[in-house]
Amino acid sequence: MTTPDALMLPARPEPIALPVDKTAVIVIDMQNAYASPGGYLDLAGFDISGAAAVIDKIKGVLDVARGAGMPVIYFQNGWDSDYVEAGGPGSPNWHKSNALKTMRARPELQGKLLARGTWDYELVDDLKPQPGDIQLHKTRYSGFFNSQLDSVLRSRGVRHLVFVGIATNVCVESTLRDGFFLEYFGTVLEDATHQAGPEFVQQAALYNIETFFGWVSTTADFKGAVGQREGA
Ligand SMILES: C/C(=C/NC(N)=O)C(=O)O
Repeated sequence: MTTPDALMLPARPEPIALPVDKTAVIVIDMQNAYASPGGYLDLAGFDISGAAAVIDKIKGVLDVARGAGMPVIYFQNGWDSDYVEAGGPGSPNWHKSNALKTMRARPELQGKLLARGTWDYELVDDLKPQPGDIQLHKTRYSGFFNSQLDSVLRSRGVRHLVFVGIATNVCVESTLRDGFFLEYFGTVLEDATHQAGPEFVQQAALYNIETFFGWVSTTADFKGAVGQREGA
């Protein structure tokens, strides 16, 4: 699909046309919890050594997107300080959330992981939102669940979503999949994402996305395509 104001983004499985005025960048959960040593994923035993490189890549993407007038939408994942929003034993989230499990196993961490108002919940220092950026909160892996995301996008005429953030195989993939069901075109910039788990889950998530739900590109291709558009 091409439109007159669209840029062509090299991607897998094929290039995708991104109409600049209908595209937003979605920054998934770049919080200390997911990207900083001493944050939830690190404490839960996941390897976050690739997160620092991802922070740098995202910075470059956001500068270019803001310059092109694309909305930048930041998500933060977590719950109230009493964890009511996380759900109790009647919720699958109580059983599957590794943050909740880690706090049950180490009671000294109770109240410290993914709770609003804590360091763990805060966005990393190098990716603070700029004036004009949009900040949304979510309580489950998908950014479309129980959030304002769909109406924020619809009111701006956005139909194309470019994803960066952590974790590729959890919140990035969940949000992109839900967007697919709502007729959004989703593209992941692979080197601006990082997985929760071994390297093969990064590859599996990207395979799933490019084969079934969307497109996979890179930060260099995104910056190149946006930079080359007419009038840039
Ligand atoms: C594992 C995990 C991932 N979150 C995310 N932002 O992808 C979690 O929240 O427990």
